Amino acid sequence: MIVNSLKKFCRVVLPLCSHKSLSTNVLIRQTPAMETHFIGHSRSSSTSLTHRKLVRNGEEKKSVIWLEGNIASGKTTCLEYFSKTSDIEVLTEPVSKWRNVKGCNPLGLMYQDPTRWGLTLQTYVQLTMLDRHVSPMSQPIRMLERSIYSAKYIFVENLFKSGKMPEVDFAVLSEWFEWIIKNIAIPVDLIVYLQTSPQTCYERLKQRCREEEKVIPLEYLESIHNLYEDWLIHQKSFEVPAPVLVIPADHDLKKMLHKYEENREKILKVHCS
Ligand SMILES: Nc1ncnc2c1ncn2[C@@H]1O[C@H](COP(=O)(O)OP(=O)(O)O)[C@@H](O)[C@H]1O
Ligand SMILES: Cc1cn([C@H]2C[C@H](O)[C@@H](COP(=O)(O)O)O2)c(=O)[nH]c1=O
Repeated sequence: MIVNSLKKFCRVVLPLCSHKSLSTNVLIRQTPAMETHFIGHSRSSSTSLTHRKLVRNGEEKKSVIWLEGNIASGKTTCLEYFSKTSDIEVLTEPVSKWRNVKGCNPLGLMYQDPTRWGLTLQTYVQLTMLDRHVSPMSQPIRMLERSIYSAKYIFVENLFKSGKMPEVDFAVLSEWFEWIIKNIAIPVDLIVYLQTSPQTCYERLKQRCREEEKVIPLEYLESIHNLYEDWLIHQKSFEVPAPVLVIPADHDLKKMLHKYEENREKILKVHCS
């Protein structure tokens, strides 16, 4: 099924999106009162957001928002909040697949022995995230938990940089990833980054108590955090394919729900831009 939808996508959408240049023309707008800020591309640049929309013969414009953040930063909780809004479809990460593929648990195996199983997990993450990206949209706005980009730029990178992924595994994954982003349009109009301290995530992770993640130390969350900051805040590691809206997310649940409401317009206005 994944292969079929990929083939269909290549046939139908690729010809519409053959020009794909992503500059990093950075624009920073601060709104201190709301603590959130944008880090994004200038809309006057040749990569205006509409270029990445899948527009075809008068079909309705659709918008895609990626929700990014550390492990247990509150992404699922945020998506649950927005899922109650009409016109929005929410796609959470396919973690249940990563925990069970034909009775095997690549996520659990990776945490037990990252050097042996990192490639296995990350290959499957890459496939299942790609499937999410190319699946047909049922609503005008899609909010997607993470992306094939963060899987590569954050998690694969972390395994490699920490010496837990052999060079050959990293090279194979990297070639796959480069091929995918060169040949398949991965739409995105806005990246929302839930910015947390690693300590906050550590506490929430322990509270959530996912079996496979019991072995995660604070240092692991610190590494993931640093990679996210370099990518989305300092924008010095990898290509950032859309403007970034940063939402500080260390606050308690009540305040976070309030913040999501405050940011609703900023998040959803990508649809009208
Ligand atoms: N603002 C918050 N304050 C305290 N706990 C939270 C908050 N947001 C989420 N949680 C809890 O933290 C854990 C991780 O949240 P979750 O939304 O699953 O994060 P993610 O999807 O980013 O991994 C869950 O147990 C959730 O109920
Ligand atoms: C994308 C991605 C995720 N993981 C791991 C990290 C966490 O243990 C889970 C995802 O849970 P979260 O609460 O939604 O952050 O999957 C990974 O190891 N590799 C990846 O590419």
